[in-house]
Amino acid sequence: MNIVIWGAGGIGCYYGSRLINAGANVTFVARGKHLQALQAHGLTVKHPEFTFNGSVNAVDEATWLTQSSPENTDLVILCLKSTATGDALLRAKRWLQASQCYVLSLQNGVDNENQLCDIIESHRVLGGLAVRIGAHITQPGHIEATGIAKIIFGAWPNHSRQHHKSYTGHEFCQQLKILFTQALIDNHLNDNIQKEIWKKLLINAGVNPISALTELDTQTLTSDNVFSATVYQLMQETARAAHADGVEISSSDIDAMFELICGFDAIKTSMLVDFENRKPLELDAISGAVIQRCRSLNSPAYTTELIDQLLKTKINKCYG
Ligand SMILES: NC(=O)C1=CN([C@@H]2O[C@H](COP(=O)(O)OP(=O)(O)OC[C@H]3O[C@@H](n4cnc5c(N)ncnc54)[C@H](OP(=O)(O)O)[C@@H]3O)[C@@H](O)[C@H]2O)C=CC1
Ligand SMILES: CC(C)(CO)C(=O)C(=O)O
Repeated sequence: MNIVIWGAGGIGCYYGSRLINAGANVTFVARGKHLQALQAHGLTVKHPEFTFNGSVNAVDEATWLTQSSPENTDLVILCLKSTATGDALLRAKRWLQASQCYVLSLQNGVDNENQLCDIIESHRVLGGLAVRIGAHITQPGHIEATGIAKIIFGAWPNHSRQHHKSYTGHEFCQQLKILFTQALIDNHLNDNIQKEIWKKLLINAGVNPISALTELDTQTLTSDNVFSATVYQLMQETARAAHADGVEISSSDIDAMFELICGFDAIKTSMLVDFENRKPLELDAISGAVIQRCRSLNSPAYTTELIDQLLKTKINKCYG
C-alpha cells in the first residue's frame, strides 16, 4: 500500500515506521530541520517495545504536491496538528481532488473529518484516533514514544446517503485493519467512529487545557479534589456539545471516560508540551469546538469558557 504521512511529527513517525515494517511504501511529509535530518540520516523511533532506525522517503509538502502522482497513492494519514488542517487542505485541495485515495485523520479534535468532507467525497474520509500514546520529536529525526499506541478508526458517516453505509470506505477499512495488524499496531475498527472521536474529545477537553494552565500532569490533576471535579464538569459540557452534531454521549459514557483518564499514568498532555515549546495550542479545535456548539444550543459551557479564557490570558502574558 502506498501511504503518505502528512505531518511527520511524533504521531506520524511512530505509526509510519510501524507501517514500513509491515511492508508499506511510506512517504513522510515533513519540514525544517526535522525534514533535513530525515533525508540525511533517516528516522529513529524509540518505544519500550519497538525500535526503528533506517532511511526513509521524506519530502516537503510542495514536493509531495507537485512531484508525486495522486493516482498512485492509496492512503494519506493526516497527522498535522488540528490548528493546521484548514490551511493545509486548501493547499492540497487540487492534489486530493485528482486522487482517489482515502484520507485518515489521526488528529485530536472533532472538526478535521468535516473539513475533509468539504474537499473530497465523504466516502473517502476515514475518522481515526491515536489513543494511549505519547509520541514526540526529541531532536530532528528522532522520536520517542510510549503507551499501547492504539488506533481506533472507521468510515466517516456519509450524511448524503444517510441510511446507507459508505461501502467503499468500509471495504478499505477492512484492508487497513489487516495492514495495521501486520504492523503490530493495536487497532479497533469502529462502526461509529464519530462517537468515538467525541468520546476522545471528552478527555482532551477535560484535561488538556487545564493541564497547560496548571502545568500539571493528568494524574496530579485527577487526584486533586477540586481539579478532578472541574475535569468532570468539562467532560459534561463536552457531552452537551456533542448533541449539536447529533452524537449522544450518555452519563455512563462520561463516567467511563472520566475513569479512564483517572487511571492513566502521569501523562504530560500534548497541549502542555506545545505550551512549553511555544507552539500553537489546539485550543480552538478542543475547547473552541465545545464552546461554539454549546453556544449554538443556547446552553453555554461556562467552565470550558473560563479555562479557555484563563489559558489564553496566560499565553498572552508569557509569550506576548
Ligand atoms: N503526540 C501525541 O502523543 C499525541 C498527539 N495526538 C494528536 O495527533 C496530532 C499530531 O500530533 P503530534 O504528532 O504530536 O504533532 P507534531 O507537531 O509532533 O507533528 C506535526 C508535524 O507536522 C509538521 N508540519 C506542520 N505543517 C507542515 C507542513 N506544511 N509541511 C510539512 N510538515 C508540516 C510539524 O512541523 P513543525 O514542528 O515545524 O510545526 C510537525 O513536525 C495532533 O492533533 C495531536 O493532538 C493525539 C494523541 C497523542
Ligand atoms: C494523552 C492524552 C489523552 C491526554 O489528554 C492526549 O490525547 C493528549 O495529550 O493530547
